[in-house]
Amino acid sequence: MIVMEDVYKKYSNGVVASNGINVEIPTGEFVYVVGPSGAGKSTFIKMMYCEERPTKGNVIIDGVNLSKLKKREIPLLRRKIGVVFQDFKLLPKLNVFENVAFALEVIEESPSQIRKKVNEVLQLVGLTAKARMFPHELSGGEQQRVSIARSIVNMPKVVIADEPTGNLDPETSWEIMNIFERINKRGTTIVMATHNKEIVNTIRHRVIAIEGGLITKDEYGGDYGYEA
Ligand SMILES: Nc1ncnc2c1ncn2[C@@H]1O[C@H](COP(=O)(O)OP(=O)(O)OP(=O)(O)O)[C@@H](O)[C@H]1O
Repeated sequence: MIVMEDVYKKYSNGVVASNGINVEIPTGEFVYVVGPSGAGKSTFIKMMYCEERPTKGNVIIDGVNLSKLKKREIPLLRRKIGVVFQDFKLLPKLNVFENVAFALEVIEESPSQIRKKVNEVLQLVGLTAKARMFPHELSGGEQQRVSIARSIVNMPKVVIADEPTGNLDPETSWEIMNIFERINKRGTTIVMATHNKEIVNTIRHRVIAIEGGLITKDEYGGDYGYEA
């Protein structure tokens, strides 16, 4: 469960990106976060993985109040939350297997466990055959699949995705969405910021619309709701 209570975020330049947000996202839910550019979507989700801290209010994930988390406790939180970005953020000198394994090596898993878990997630995203290839040898869609595999290899309860299809063509975007659907069906909560109207209007889930740092709509099976 993700809970936000009266969350207010003012950046140091004076911009108020969250202006009193209250929301509850139960475990296992799939939520789209939509809204115009600059509305505060990224800020909203960055506060869920402690990339940004609220100026006021509480962000609580699985009973842990992130607003009270010490800096040194953040890595532990990140293991419970997978994050997927628009620009993939893969390590260019590591191959596919190593990029995914990296998240496990830092927590000192045994080599045999690492092999087992990495191979499992690479299979889930359909990249078993490309495990030894490097990011620059892959298409955008394949790179995004690697980054999704990396985000779930720790078996997080929550996966947060900031415009994961933003750099992909429509067909590849649908393939990536199918993978997120599969992950969600395994019980993982998905929170996804997106500008992709067609996806939001076709694969129906809860839609939270943000505008001017406020939630302006929150509907199950809602549509995108405005012209992108
Ligand atoms: N690090 C920062 N410092 C100062 N202002 C910021 C920072 N990050 C975001 N902002 C401002 O906060 C507001 C909300 O930004 P945010 O990135 O959350 O919007 P968004 O809805 O994700 O936009 P987009 O769809 O374009 O990605 C914007 O006015 C932005 O300029």
